[in-house]
Amino acid sequence: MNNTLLEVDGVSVTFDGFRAINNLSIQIAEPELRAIIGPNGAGKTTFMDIITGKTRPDEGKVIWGERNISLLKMSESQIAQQGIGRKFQKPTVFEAQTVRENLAMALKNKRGPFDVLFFRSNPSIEGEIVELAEEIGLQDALDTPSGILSHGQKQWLEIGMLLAQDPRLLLVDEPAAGMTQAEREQTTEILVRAAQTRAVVVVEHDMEFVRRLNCKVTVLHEGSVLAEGSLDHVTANQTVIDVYLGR
Ligand SMILES: Nc1ncnc2c1ncn2[C@@H]1O[C@H](COP(=O)(O)OP(=O)(O)OP(=O)(O)O)[C@@H](O)[C@H]1O
Repeated sequence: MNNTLLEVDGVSVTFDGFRAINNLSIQIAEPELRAIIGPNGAGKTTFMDIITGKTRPDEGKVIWGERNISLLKMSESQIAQQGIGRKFQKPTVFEAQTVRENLAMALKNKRGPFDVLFFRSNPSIEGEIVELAEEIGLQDALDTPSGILSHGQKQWLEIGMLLAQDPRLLLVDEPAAGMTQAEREQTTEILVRAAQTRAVVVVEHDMEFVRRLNCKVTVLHEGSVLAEGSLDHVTANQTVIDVYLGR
């Protein structure tokens, strides 16, 4: 692939003698939507922790961008500044602030030296807020205090706050958890749209949700890639059925 954005190559991580990630190699393109599935303990969270610099591998390479730079020597904040955003399962919006205020804050925190140097009170920020709110389906809730949003709406707001930073790679951990069916469907739309212009990697257990994402799927098992391809392709794999689906 010549549009590879992230290349994880032969990475291993051992925790107290236990190999949580075992010679793992995964490439993510730009743009791309990718789902990562696999049984509990397969290494999905650790994989994301390696990309964001929270966990350091014992072996292997993590290469980023067109200049093929290594993320392994960077701090977590330097990695974030490269344009890697992460959405954790639990939303962390500012509950006392409205949707507009949360989005405005996220836009003002936008990464990059130019934004910091030349930031001034910006009349176009309102336009950007409305655009973001439309992207996450909250255009009618701009003046709602975030604390009274539904669980799903809070998740979308947090996705919007991450999109405000314009990441090249967005890592999303179990977005469907705790959502109603209607919220799941809207979340699918938000992620599919976001992935038209960037890389979005979604870790998710809910197979219906993964099916609706309609993207390439990587199955992890014991810290390695067990299968990769369309959902139909990987779910037809007998080992995938044995270790994950059949249980
Ligand atoms: N800091 C740590 N210290 C020791 N063991 C760890 C640590 N982090 C993860 N592990 C172990 O590494 C393995 C992989 O864990 P990880 O959380 O990445 O799996 P996962 O695929 O995200 O699982 P789940 O679906 O349950 O979230 C597990 O066996 C876990 O117990």
